[in-house]
Amino acid sequence: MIPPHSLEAEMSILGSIFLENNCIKKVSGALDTLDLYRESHRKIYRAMLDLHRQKSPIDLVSMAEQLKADGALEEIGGAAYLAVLVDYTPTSANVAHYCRIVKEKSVARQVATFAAELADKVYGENPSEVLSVAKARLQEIAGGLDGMNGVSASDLLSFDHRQDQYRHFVENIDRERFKTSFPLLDSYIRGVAPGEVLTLAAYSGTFKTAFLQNILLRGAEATGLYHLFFSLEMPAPKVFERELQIQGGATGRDVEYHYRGHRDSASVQAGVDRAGSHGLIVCDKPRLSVEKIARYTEIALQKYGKLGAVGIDYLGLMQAPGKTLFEKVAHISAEIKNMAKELRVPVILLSQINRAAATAGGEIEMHSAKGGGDVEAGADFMLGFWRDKADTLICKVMKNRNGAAGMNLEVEIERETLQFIGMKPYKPETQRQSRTQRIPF
Ligand SMILES: Nc1ncnc2c1ncn2[C@@H]1O[C@H](COP(=O)(O)OP(=O)(O)OP(=O)(O)O)[C@@H](O)[C@H]1O
Repeated sequence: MIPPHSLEAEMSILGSIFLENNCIKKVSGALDTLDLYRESHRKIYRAMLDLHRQKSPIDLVSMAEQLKADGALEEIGGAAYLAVLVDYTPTSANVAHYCRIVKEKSVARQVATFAAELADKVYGENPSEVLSVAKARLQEIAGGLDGMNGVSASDLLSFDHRQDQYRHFVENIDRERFKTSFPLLDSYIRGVAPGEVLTLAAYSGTFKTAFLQNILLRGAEATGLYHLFFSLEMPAPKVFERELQIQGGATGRDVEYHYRGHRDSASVQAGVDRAGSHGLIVCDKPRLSVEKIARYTEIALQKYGKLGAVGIDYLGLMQAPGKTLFEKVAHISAEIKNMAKELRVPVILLSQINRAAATAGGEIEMHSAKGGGDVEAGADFMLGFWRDKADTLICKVMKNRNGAAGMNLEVEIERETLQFIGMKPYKPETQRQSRTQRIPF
């Protein structure tokens, strides 16, 4: 059976935006991209949103250019189809009405999909849990329809409603939240939920890229979910080499020699077997904007289903509008947070530290992140990597949405293989020495 949809209403909305660019504010307040049924319409709408964000006019010429740059012009039917949309729509006056039709169809599709999922659940799970999940999810779907008017009775949450939501939230914690797989660190931050951002700020050369790779690989292995890694800095072959090192306990040279056929290595083979059996997806395109990262993430969600987390290496290499570093960082931080919320994915973002902090050295602080307070404002969790005088690598919990902050953890790492072994409470060198001296023998 064909899922409910109205292509006519979708065409009229897109046509209305062409006729009256300002309509996009009304449309974007009422509809998400995924509310549109036809994939080509979603692509056109996304391109319109991109132009709107860039404050460019939304007309046939700029849209054709934007879609061409996205590699989507042919897929949507070329410039000719854009002209069809304009001809199809006599006036933009009824755009709110068309939005309501499209939203209603989208809600109907969501209910149908959820009903099918629910039918599967009732065979395996506890009925009261199934009902509680069903209630919360249906309320959420209904909220989308009510939200068309901007306000909705379901936004006023009673105690029972809040309790249902919390129960649903807690029941799904393990399935939904991204864990770093370091028990001590996870016990402090209790996982990064979909919609949340964990930012790691670190001195250069403190293994921050390696840390991100380690936790994404561990996450993919532990959950069976695909994890997405945007490597703006390192090309994919280098990411691959390190992946085999981390998974097999090999050195970079072992991996290279193995693939050049000079020398077979059991640890490299172990890395191949381990890494090949679970899903890390890598995108190594340079200079990506948040909008492009969001679009790749949507494609990944469609292709691979739910994602365990999205990792980005690193903020300073992303493209953003703005004249100053601060404007760019403010834009990226805010938009990354929006992306995490809209696409319901946990995001792990790497960031460098500013020059003053880098020169001063020593224990890292929240304001050490490059680009100032906006990095911290966009993050639900913030970690920092620094080294003490004895060259111990330390992970500091600088901001924690789920509890206390300020703790320092000693990171145990196998430097040759880039494997993160574990984290334990950090004892500064002075304390370690004084303790040793007290031991009588
Ligand atoms: N394949 C490799 N095997 C082992 N060590 C490596 C390998 N590649 C790089 N290194 C070393 O590991 C250290 C950490 O590298 P990594 O890229 O994880 O750190 P980073 O904090 O992201 O660095 P940067 O800020 O320079 O990008 C570097 O000092 C580097 O010398």
